[in-house]
Amino acid sequence: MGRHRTGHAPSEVRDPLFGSGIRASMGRLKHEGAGVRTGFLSMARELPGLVAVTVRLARRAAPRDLLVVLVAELLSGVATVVTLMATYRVLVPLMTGGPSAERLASAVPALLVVGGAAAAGSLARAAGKAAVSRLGPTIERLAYTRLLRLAAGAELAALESPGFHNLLEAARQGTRAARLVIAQAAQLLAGLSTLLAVGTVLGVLHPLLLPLLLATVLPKGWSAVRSARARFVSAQRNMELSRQLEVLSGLLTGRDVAPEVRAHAAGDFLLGHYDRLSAVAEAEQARLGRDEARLALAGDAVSGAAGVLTYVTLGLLLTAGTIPLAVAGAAVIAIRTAKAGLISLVMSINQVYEQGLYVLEWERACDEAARHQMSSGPVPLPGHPVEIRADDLTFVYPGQSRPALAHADVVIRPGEIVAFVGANGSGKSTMAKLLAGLYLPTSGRVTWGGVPIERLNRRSVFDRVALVAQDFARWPATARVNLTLGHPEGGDRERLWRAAVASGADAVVAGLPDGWETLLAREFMGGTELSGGQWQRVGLGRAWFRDAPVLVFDEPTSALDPEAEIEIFDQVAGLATRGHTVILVTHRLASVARADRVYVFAGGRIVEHGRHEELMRAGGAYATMYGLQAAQYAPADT
Ligand SMILES: Nc1ncnc2c1ncn2[C@@H]1O[C@H](COP(=O)(O)OP(=O)(O)OP(=O)(O)O)[C@@H](O)[C@H]1O
Repeated sequence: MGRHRTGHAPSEVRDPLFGSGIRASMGRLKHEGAGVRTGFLSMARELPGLVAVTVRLARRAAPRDLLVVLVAELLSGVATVVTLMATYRVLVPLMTGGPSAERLASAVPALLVVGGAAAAGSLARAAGKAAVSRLGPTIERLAYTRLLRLAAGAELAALESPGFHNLLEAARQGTRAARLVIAQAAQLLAGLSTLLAVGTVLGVLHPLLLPLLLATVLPKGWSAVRSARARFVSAQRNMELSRQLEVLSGLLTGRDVAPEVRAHAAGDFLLGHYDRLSAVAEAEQARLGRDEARLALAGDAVSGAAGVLTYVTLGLLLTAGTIPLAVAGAAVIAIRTAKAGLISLVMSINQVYEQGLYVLEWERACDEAARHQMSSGPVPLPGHPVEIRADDLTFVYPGQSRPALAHADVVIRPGEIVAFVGANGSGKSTMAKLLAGLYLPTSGRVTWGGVPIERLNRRSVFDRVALVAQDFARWPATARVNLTLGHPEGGDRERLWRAAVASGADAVVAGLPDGWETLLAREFMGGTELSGGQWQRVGLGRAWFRDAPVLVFDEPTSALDPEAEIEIFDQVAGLATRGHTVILVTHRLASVARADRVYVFAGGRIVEHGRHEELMRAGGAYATMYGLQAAQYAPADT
C-alpha cells in the first residue's frame, strides 16, 4: 500500500523463521517516504518544513504555550545579543586604555545592561522551558489520538496491509518525536540567536571573521544532519525486523502462547531466532556507528581547520595592526561563546532533523489512513428488512494475488436462514464479511435492497448487523461490557438478561466472583479467565444483545458442549421465525438441515446451492461431506 514497496530479488535467501517475510530486514526495503533526500542542501532546505509540521500541531494543541515559547526564545536571543554587545563596550575601553577608576566608573552603565540582559535572558529561558514542558505532552497526545482515530476508522482492508503496519509503527514513533522536536526546536532557536549575536559582534569587529565563523559551524552541522538521516534510513529499513523482534519477545513472554512455549519446548527455538535476528540488528547498528564516526570525523576535521584559520587570521590582523589588541580579545570571547552555542545548536539540528522525519512519517500515516477511511454512501437503508445479494462477486485480499472469492452469487431474503458450508479456506468467512459490509468487492456487487454497498450509508448497514466472527473479540473488560460493548442501552437490565439467557452467558456470569462486574482479563489484577466455550457464549450474547435484524454467525458453536450447541441452533432457528435474517457459517452439517438455503463453497467459488434435501438428492459435494460426517456417528458395528 502507499509508497512502501519492497524490492524482492528472486535469488534472495529466505529467513528460516519468517520465510520471505524477512526480506525487508535484509536491507532491501526501498523506503520512499518521509522526504528522505540525499544532498545536504536539500536536507537543510527540508528542515524548516519538518519543524513546520510540529509547529502546526503545537498551534492546534496549545497556541498560547507555543506563543510563549516563541517569544521567550526571541527574547533570550535578543538578551544574548545585548549581553555580548555590552560586554564588548565594557571590555574595549578597558583593554585599550588600561583599567582606571574613571574608566571603570564609565563602564558601570554597560555593566548594568550586561546584568539586566543576562537576567532577562534567564527569565525568558525559564518561561520558555516551562511552556515547552506543558506543550510537549499535549502535542504527543493530540498526535497519537489523531492517529488512533484515523486508524480505527480505516477500511478493514487497509489494516490487512503490512506496509500500512510499518507506516503505523513509524508514525507511533512520530508522535513521541513531535514532543522532542518542539523542545529541540526551541533550543535550536536559542542556538541560532546566540550565533546571530556572535555573528553580529564579529561582523562589527572585522568582516573577515564572520565567514570564518560560518566555516567552523557549517561542517559540523553537515555531519550532524547526514548522521541523523543515516540513522533514520537505517531505522526505516529495519522496521520490519524490529517488529519481528517484538513479535518474538511477545511470544516468549505472552500468556496466550505460554503453554505451548513450554509443552513444545519452543522457548529455546524462539530464543535462538531472537538471537539470530538481534545479531542482524546489531550488525546494522555497528555499520551505522562506523558511518556516523566517519561523518563526525570529517565534520570535525573541516571545522577544526576553519578554527585554526580563524586564529591565524586574527594573529595576522593583529600583527598587521589592522585591529587593536582589545578588538582581538573581544573576538576571542565571541568565538568561544560561538563554540559553546554551536555544540548545542548542532545537537538540536541533529535531533530536530532526525525526529522531524518521524513526525513527517506520522503526518504521512495520517494522510494514508485518511485516504483509506471507511467510505460511506448517501443512501440510508429503509426501516424494513431488505434482500441481501452478492452478484458475480470477486474479492482479492490486499497484497494477495489469488482471489479469496471468484464470481460468487448469493441471495438472502429477509427472515431466511442461509448456511455457508465448505472446506477450510474456501471463502465462507470472506463472503460473510463482504455481505456485512466489512470489505468492499474487488469486482461484482454486494447489494442491500438493490442498492450497492458502496452507495449505502455504511453506518446504517453496520447498525443492522450483529456479527459473531470466528475470531471474535475477547474484550479485556467487565462481563457487562463484553455483552453490551459500544451500546448506550448497556444499562437496560431486561435486554441484557434476555441476551445472556439466549446465549447461555447467564450461566457463565452466575459463576463469576463479581457477576457482571467481573473483569474478564487475567493479565490485570482482579481479572478472571474464561474457558473457550464460556468465551463463545459471551461472544454470542453480544450478538443477541445487539438485537440486529441480520445476524452473521461464523462457527458459533465450535467450542460449545453438545447440549449448548443444540440449544444455540434452536435459538438461531427461533430468531428466523421472529423475522431475523441469519447467515450461518458452519462445518456442523447436522445444523444446516433447517436452513432455507445452503451454499457450498470450494476454492473461492460456489459449487452448489439449495435446500438440504435437494443437495442430498443431487449427490454432489454437499452429500459427500454430509455422508462423511454422518458416518462418524454411525454405530461402529453396522
Ligand atoms: N485477512 C486475510 N488476508 C489475506 N488472505 C486471507 C485473509 N483471510 C482469509 N484469507 C484467505 O482467503 C481465503 C478464504 O478464507 P476464508 O477465511 O474466507 O475461508 P473459510 O472458508 O471461512 O475457511 P475456514 O473454514 O477455515 O474458516 C483463504 O485462502 C485464506 O488464506
